[in-house]
This record gives sequence, C-alpha cells and structure tokens, in this order.
Amino acid sequence: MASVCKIVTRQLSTSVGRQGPVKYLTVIGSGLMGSGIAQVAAATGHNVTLVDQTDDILNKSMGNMKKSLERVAKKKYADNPKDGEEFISGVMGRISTNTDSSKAVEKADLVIEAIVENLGVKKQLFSALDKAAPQHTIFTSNTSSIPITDIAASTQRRDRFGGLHYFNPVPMMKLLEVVRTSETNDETFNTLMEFGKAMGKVTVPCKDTAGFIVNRLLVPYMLEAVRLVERGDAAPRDIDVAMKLGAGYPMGPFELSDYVGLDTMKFILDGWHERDPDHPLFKPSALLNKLVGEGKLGMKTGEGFYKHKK
Ligand SMILES: C[C@H](O)CC(=O)SCCNC(=O)CCNC(=O)[C@H](O)C(C)(C)COP(=O)(O)OP(=O)(O)OC[C@H]1O[C@@H](n2cnc3c(N)ncnc32)[C@H](O)[C@@H]1OP(=O)(O)O
Ligand SMILES: NC(=O)c1ccc[n+]([C@@H]2O[C@H](COP(=O)([O-])OP(=O)(O)OC[C@H]3O[C@@H](n4cnc5c(N)ncnc54)[C@H](O)[C@@H]3O)[C@@H](O)[C@H]2O)c1
Repeated sequence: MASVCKIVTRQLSTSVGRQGPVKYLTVIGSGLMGSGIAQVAAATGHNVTLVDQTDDILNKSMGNMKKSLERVAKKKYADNPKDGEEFISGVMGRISTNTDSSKAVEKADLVIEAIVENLGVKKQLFSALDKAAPQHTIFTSNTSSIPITDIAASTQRRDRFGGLHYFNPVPMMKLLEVVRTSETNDETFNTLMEFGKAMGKVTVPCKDTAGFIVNRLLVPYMLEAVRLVERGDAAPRDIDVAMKLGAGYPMGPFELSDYVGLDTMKFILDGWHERDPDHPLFKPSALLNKLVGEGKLGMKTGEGFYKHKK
C-alpha cells in the first residue's frame, strides 16, 4: 500500500517535458472526459489538439479547463499565485482547437477518442480518421463499455489500436486502464503504457472484455442501487449515506451516477444488455430510462437523481 502511494505521489509530480514518444496528441470530443484528458496531457508537456463539433462547444470546454486549472493552481502554487498564473497560461497555450477531425490528426502521434458512447458514430469517425492520419499514428478510444475490437474493425490499423480508459474527473483520478485487443501489437501497447505514465497516471493493463476492470464491477453495483430504489427498499439519499459511511466510498452510487451522467450509464447498460440479454445484472432499468427520457442526465443538465446548481 505504502509503495503504491509513493509511486502515485511521484507520478503526480510529473513535470512538463517528459512526454516520451507521444509528442502530438489529438483528443476528439471535448465534453466531460475529452476536456479532462486534454488538460492533463497539456499539463504534462504534450501538444494537444482538441476537436469537437462546433467552436461554441470548444470555447465552453476551454473555459471549463481553465476553471479546473485554477483549482489545481490554487493549491499547487498557494504561496506564489504569479507562478500559478504562468502554469495556467502555459498549459492553455499547449492546447489548440479544431472542428475538422481529419485535419486535426494530420500530425498526430496518438489519437484519443472521447465522443458519444455509440458504436456506429465511433466507427464512422475512425473510418474517416484512418484515411487522414499518418501510418504511425496510434488510435485509441476512451469508451466505457464498447469492445475496442469492434471499434478498431472500422480501420486498417487494428494492430495500432487500443483502449485508454480514463476516470472522471480526469485531473483527480489516478487510474488509467490500458486496453489491449488480440490484435494490438507490442509496440503500440508499450507506447500506450508509457504515455499513461508520462501523463502521471497509474496504468493497469486490461483485456478487451465488457467494462474492462473498473466498470465491470462499478456499473452493476450502481445499477443494483437503482433497483433497490425501484423496489421501494430504500431511498437514494439513504443509500448514498450508507455506502459513504458504511463502505468508505467518496460518493454514493446516486451522487456518482449524476456525476458520470445518466445518459452514459444508459448507453453502457443498453450495450451490455444487447450483447448479453439473459444476464440479470444487465437488465434495463425503468427508472434510469424515465430520467434519461425526461432529459434529466445528472450534473450536466442540472438534474438527475438529485437537483444540482448549474
Ligand atoms: C463510467 C466511466 O467509464 C468510468 C468512471 O469515470 S466511473 C467514475 C469514477 N470516479 C469516481 O468514482 C469519483 C468519486 N469521487 C471522488 O473521488 C471525489 O468525490 C472527487 C475527487 C470527485 C471530489 O472530491 P470531494 O472531496 O468529494 O469534493 P471537492 O471538495 O469538490 O473536491 C476536492 C478537491 O478535488 C479537486 N477537484 C475536484 N474536481 C476537480 C476537477 N474537475 N479539476 C480539478 N480539481 C478538482 C479540487 O482540488 C478540490 O479542492 P477545491 O475545493 O479546493 O477546489
Ligand atoms: N462520463 C464519464 O464518467 C466517463 C468516464 C470514462 C469514459 N467515458 C466515455 O468517454 C466518452 C465521452 O463521454 P463524456 O462523458 O465525456 O461525454 P460528453 O457528452 O460530456 O462529451 C462528448 C463530446 O463529444 C462531442 N462529439 C460527439 N460526436 C462527435 C464527433 N463526431 N466529432 C467530434 N466531437 C463529437 C460532443 O459534442 C460532446 O462535446 C464516452 O465514450 C464515455 O462512455 C465517460
């Protein structure tokens, strides 16, 4: 335990200039996850191009990253706010934006995709990127639940394709799951492990199985909490208190669901149910479907299981 903590502390202190073999990174999707990934990659010395569908979305993401960096700088440079300001402008200066994903990968060593959790949309994107990116470019997806093999099938570079699964909020969560398919070659896998470490993350290798490690355990647990409520056995607030105080979790399952996004939860569950319809843990949830149908997606829309200040 102590040695893990030491590794984590050392990795979190990663300073600019240790970017390893990945110099130019393109992150596609600038939402909750993409903006966090871009921010941490830039903070560890990588040149990042961040892509989304419109300039409005990208401007909003740049604003969110600045706010997050201000939180980091407030603590890291508590005694020297001027250095904190320089840190923020240095990180923001390493991020450029683009609405044309094909143009944005022309120079990339690595692409991380963090768009909507939908296989068809991801395949369409990667099929176009495959034609635009140089031969050496490694492609990855931050998918929560879709097999990497299925996404990689849309390209001619299945040996240079893997999964990089980050956790929300990316600036705070130390883990990175590095997913290897049966076709990912050694060089790609080693580069991804090295890149994760250069970003200050603790990397764990994962096979391309449903939910990898964390989500295979975490998502069924969160859905079992929803089923407790559906059966009328307990209230969300009581379950959250119980799991925080009784199991030591930093957030209860309903707080975490609102934080992750109920749409993402539903995408994960629906995908697993489609692939394994008889599995009792993957059954659809009427309550989750109702909330998503009403546009109550959690913190991002101001309401999910709870109401939130926007
Ligand atoms: C579904 C997917 O595929 C996989 C997933 O991602 S599953 C989700 C995994 N994530 C989790 O399980 C998160 C569980 N929650 C936690 O670990 C903690 O609640 C938390 C780190 C998010 C927040 O910590 P907490 O103490 O509860 O709240 P809060 O006081 O707001 O934050 C503590 C400090 O964290 C930092 N912080 C939190 N969010 C941050 C962000 N986005 N950027 C920068 N700093 C942040 C800040 O420094 C903050 O201090 P500040 O108040 O001085 O700014
Ligand atoms: N939310 C989480 O906690 C979490 C954690 C780990 C992994 N993930 C995965 O990361 C991915 C993104 O999740 P998120 O929560 O950041 O979603 P989000 O809805 O916050 O962001 C997705 C972004 O992608 C953009 N986008 C959609 N299609 C696009 C396209 N074709 N080209 C460019 N941009 C496009 C959208 O405009 C949006 O800004 C999903 O695959 C999700 O499963 C989510």
